[in-house]
Amino acid sequence: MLERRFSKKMDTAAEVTVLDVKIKEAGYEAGHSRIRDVSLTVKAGQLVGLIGPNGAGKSTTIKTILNLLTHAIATVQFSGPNQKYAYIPERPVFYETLTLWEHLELAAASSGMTGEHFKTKAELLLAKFRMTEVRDDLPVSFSKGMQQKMMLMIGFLIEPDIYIVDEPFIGLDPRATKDFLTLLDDERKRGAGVLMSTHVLDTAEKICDTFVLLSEGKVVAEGNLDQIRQASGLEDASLFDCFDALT
Ligand SMILES: Nc1ncnc2c1ncn2[C@@H]1O[C@H](COP(=O)(O)OP(=O)(O)OP(=O)(O)O)[C@@H](O)[C@H]1O
Repeated sequence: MLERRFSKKMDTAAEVTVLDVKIKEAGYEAGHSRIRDVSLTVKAGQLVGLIGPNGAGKSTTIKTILNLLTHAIATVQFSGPNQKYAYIPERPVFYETLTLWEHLELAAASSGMTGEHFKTKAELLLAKFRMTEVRDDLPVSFSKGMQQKMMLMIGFLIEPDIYIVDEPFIGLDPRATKDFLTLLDDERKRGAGVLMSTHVLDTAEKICDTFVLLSEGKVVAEGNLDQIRQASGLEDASLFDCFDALT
């Protein structure tokens, strides 16, 4: 049973919660939960890193938030002025017969974005990600990194209240990674929140405000880097070393 709510109700000023998740349990078969007692909150402008070893339950948490699992006991509350969220999957998903531009048009249409606003934003994103020349090509002809860039563009296009990003760094070259992080920063300044699952801990340490560290389907530590260090008992340690100690 998943209770999923969308609400325009906002908390006071700087403390606007854009995503509030309380998962009691979730899994892929009845009576066999893969994650338990996973709660997290993302505030406007905040970047929360969802980290943990392979099989820890990061994707299961994201799938629960997206309402993709039938076996979930959870409440998921999306709040925010635009009533929109963007999910950027780890593996690119696209229509084989639509061009890059048509994918952008489709995303815009389904999120109610029209006319000049769409064109200006789409052209800006194509230029930012250096994809203008292939705008009328089919994504099947793209490299993996180019397909990933298309996923990012679709997410950025619709100006959501919250981004849910599953491992964005694998496949992106350093320049594309930098472009992605710059755009994400701009979006956070606009007030969007971000929940990002990643294994790239040195980058996560630099960019995330807080972390939720999962291991074997449970939260083993959460908070900012200092709180993660406290939980791991390692003063001044890197996120990687804390991760190592806690998992
Ligand atoms: N489709 C599925 N059917 C059954 N079990 C699954 C399925 N997907 C994941 N699991 C199981 O759920 C548990 C959590 O997996 P999950 O994919 O959430 O881990 P993860 O933290 O995202 O790992 P990774 O870092 O490898 O992507 C694992 O034990 C995994 O075997």
